[in-house]
Amino acid sequence: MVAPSVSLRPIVISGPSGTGKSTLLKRLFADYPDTFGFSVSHTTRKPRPGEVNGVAYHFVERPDFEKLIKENAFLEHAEFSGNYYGTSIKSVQDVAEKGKTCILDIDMQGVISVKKTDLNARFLFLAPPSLETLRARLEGRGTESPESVQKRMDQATKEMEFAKTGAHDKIIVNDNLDKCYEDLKAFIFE
Ligand SMILES: Nc1ncnc2c1ncn2[C@@H]1O[C@H](COP(=O)(O)OP(=O)(O)OP(=O)(O)O)[C@@H](O)[C@H]1O
Repeated sequence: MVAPSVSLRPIVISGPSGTGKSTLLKRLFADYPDTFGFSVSHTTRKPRPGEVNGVAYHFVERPDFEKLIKENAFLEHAEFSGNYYGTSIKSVQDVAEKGKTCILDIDMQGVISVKKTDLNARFLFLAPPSLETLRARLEGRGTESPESVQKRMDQATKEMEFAKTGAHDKIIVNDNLDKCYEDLKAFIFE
């Protein structure tokens, strides 16, 4: 599909886990393969065969990662099973340098971090029609244990409260997927 013109300002998409962010972004990237990009994350884990530095991840050693944390280089970072992972401000800027609009799929802490930078991002919140529907989607996806569903539901309540503070430029409810995708495109290509 030929993409309408789009600003190079990063687009931040947030919303409770299970709202449909991955589903919608997959569709967007498939329809407009050259228009959008994801930032390349940093990690301290070792590259797997075939993983190219700067493509799959920026592979760094622990002391270097810790130095970047101290320098406030990351929008968000976390440690999973002994390895650090993070999204740097620079990796978001790099996407625009390549002429693509960076799409960030992050949680409310990430939204708060992005607001503190001069990335000049646009913020979209994707909401489920209701918390009951969200629970049904999380259970229906078949990827979560009951504990994991509950954890996501607790976090979802916080995300929904945060969205009420007016932190986002636009809130879209994912009720009907096709309609939601049209609303998403209207915001992105605004
Ligand atoms: N409008 C919709 N109606 C019904 N089901 C939907 C709709 N949108 C998404 N779903 C389904 O809901 C489930 C959750 O969607 P998805 O995995 O895209 O959520 P997500 O927001 O990316 O979650 P996470 O942040 O955990 O990755 C999927 O099984 C998906 O097919």
